[in-house]
Amino acid sequence: MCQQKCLSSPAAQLLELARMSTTATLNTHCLPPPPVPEQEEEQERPQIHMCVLWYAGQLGITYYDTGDCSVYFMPDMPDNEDLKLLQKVIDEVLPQCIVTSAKQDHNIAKFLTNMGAATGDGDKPEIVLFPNMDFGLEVSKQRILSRQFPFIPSHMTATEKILYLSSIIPFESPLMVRALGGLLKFLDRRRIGVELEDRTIGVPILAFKKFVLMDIVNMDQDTYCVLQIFKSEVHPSVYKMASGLKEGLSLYGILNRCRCKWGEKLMRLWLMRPTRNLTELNKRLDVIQFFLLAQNHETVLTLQDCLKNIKNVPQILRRMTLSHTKVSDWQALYKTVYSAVCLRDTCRSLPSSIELFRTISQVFTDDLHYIASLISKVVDFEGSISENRFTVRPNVDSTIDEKKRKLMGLSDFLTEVARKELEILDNRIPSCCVIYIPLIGFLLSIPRLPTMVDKSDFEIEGLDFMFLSEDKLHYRSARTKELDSILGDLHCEIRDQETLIMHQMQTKILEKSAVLNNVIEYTAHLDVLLALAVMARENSYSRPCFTHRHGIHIKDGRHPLMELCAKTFVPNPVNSGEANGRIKILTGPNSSGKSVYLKMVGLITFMALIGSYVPAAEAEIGAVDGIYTRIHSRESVSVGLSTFMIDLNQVAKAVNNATERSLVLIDEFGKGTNTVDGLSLLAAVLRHWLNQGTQCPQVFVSTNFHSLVQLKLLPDTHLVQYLTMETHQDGDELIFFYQLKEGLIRNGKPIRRIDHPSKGNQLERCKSLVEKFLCLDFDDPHVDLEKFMSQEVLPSAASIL
Ligand SMILES: Nc1ncnc2c1ncn2[C@@H]1O[C@H](COP(=O)(O)OP(=O)(O)OP(=O)(O)O)[C@@H](O)[C@H]1O
Repeated sequence: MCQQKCLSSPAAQLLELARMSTTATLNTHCLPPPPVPEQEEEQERPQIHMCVLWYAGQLGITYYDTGDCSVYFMPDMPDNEDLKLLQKVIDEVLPQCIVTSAKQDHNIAKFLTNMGAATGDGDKPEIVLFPNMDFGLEVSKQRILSRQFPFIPSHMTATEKILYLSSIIPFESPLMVRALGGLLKFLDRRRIGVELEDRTIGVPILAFKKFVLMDIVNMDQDTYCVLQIFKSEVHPSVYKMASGLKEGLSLYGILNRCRCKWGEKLMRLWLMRPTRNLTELNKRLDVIQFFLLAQNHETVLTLQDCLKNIKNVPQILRRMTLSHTKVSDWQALYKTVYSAVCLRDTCRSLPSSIELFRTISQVFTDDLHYIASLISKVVDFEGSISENRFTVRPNVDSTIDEKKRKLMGLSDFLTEVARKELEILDNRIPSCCVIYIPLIGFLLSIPRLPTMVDKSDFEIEGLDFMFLSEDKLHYRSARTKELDSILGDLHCEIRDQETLIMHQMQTKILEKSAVLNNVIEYTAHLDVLLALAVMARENSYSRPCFTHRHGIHIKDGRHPLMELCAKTFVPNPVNSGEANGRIKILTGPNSSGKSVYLKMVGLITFMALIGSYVPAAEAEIGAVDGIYTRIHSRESVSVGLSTFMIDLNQVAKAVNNATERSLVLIDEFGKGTNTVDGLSLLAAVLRHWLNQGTQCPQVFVSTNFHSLVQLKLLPDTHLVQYLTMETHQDGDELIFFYQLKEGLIRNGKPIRRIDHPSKGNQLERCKSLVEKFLCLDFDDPHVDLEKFMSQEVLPSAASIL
């Protein structure tokens, strides 16, 4: 006869766990290494909810990002009736929803309606109107001040809280404060992100972050598209439902060597916000230059190694505010904090003359040690993983330790109880055991005998039958009832107490979330700059320099994407400025490299304006306030407008907005219409800019309209320079050199200068043209006016004018 004892799996695990736990001693300067790697989960697509107010030429904007549970605000900024600034913010953040006051100026009301209508239904932001009183200044202030924010320590008094909040929110920006009030109202009404939670749980706001769109370089979505700065393609995997997009061959795709998610996000933001702020650009370039020095290679590797452990902290903090923290979150947070301390220590050994290193050394405070030591002292990672719930280490709470000890001792005790039970059981029963099931309690477990067929056979005198499972019969006996009353539901009690400790830890960590926000912000900076440095090293990019004079000068420039695809890429110079002509007219046969050249000029300029090194031997970039393009892209067909219509829209944008500081790239303008219209429009646009004299933008035009030159449709001025792509005719074959040359070549032969016609000839030609015109019979349906214009008037125009 054998006696058996066995424990339910949770109890056994708990025993195992108690055995494995060792007392942790944490030295604040020597943190234990992070636990085993956890799996990073796919992130939901963040949503943006924006609130906007515009009044008397001032704009106030705030928005809530569900990705990091932060409220972003822009202090009141001037924005004209055309609301260009608002458009820029909307283009950048792509809000799902725009909230505004029902009593708004008709200008913004019209703008919002049009904007909604202009985008496809799927992308159309929802416009939500709230009564104007929801945006009252005092009401909004009260709404902000009376709200509980997890990052504000609970011990702060009301006055301290006001002081604290006014140090992060500019209350002197009335429109922004009113918009913030409206946004909070909206978030609470819609219960964004907490739709399924208890009503007592508010929408989590983990930080307030300021954004300013000053010194921005103007670029529209078409320019981003044709320069291939971003290129999302639908991801083939159906499992990637959250974003569903992957990056195709694009500038972002090749520059993005980031190691952490927030680095990638910041890289996108920098690409969305090229800037004219030279101090900022030079700061970024200084860091890249430092990382490019050969002696700093090891440092680069160390920093990148740490960066890959910086996890999605905002998401973890969000779960903490909702008390949904998972075991993997504790691991990820610990790993992040541990690596942030390593990053700080590395930055402290780097030159403090570089602002980023100095900032990281300072703002990665000892709160990180506090968080790390709190987690490593309290969380029992191994136990937590095996139980898939938060468990605490020994010596954290004496009552939990006591209960766990009791559970541990249970093992021998239960064996003894099982032995005693067996003694009084029917002789046919060979073995029994006492098990513990949380919430149910202790049970006697007996193997089912072959004779026990029906439920009535299960009855045993003195025992209450409970259930049958896996051929084992479970009973309550007098002894198991006694065990229940003596030991109670130990396991559940331990669980409850451990959950309470987890809540306390969450509150403590949320109160220190300022340091974690700094970690995310500055590690993202570091990550992007390291990525740019790696790219610069691998592709021999050089540091651009900025000047205040107008113009762009590039030596041996390359197209950053094309050079990765082409076997050999022919570098070309760019020299545009006061002395070298502001309007460059680039001719050359098809496929001679004109478009690539134009895009190269745009991309190198753009890269410099985000603070990256550039693919060129040297680059000097003057003040640039906007990049405008008219370059055909494959996407043009999907817009539903004719090519010519798109041409017109885009050129109109450039004509209306370009200043002497703008770069304008025009590829084959007018190709989509007949020669006369195309040529006339192109000439008119260029003449418009030339008439502006020194206010003329830097324009690069590629064209096949050689008549532009032959017919002398442009005035003879030093502002215009003709360029061509060099080719060579070898028998029937045309050889492309892709080399830029000054001058103008047509069919490989220089165009001869057309001599000025004498006054007499001119008169004759005019006369003959007028006669031909008068001979036209307009009643005749066969008269083709267009043909007459293109065949008679236009060819004669050069000689007549
Ligand atoms: N600098 C260069 N070095 C090497 N290859 C080049 C260079 N520039 C262009 N190419 C090659 O030539 C091809 C055609 O270039 P591109 O499209 O710029 O010509 P294009 O003159 O604009 O032609 P089209 O007038 O037909 O639009 C490119 O796809 C590329 O493969």
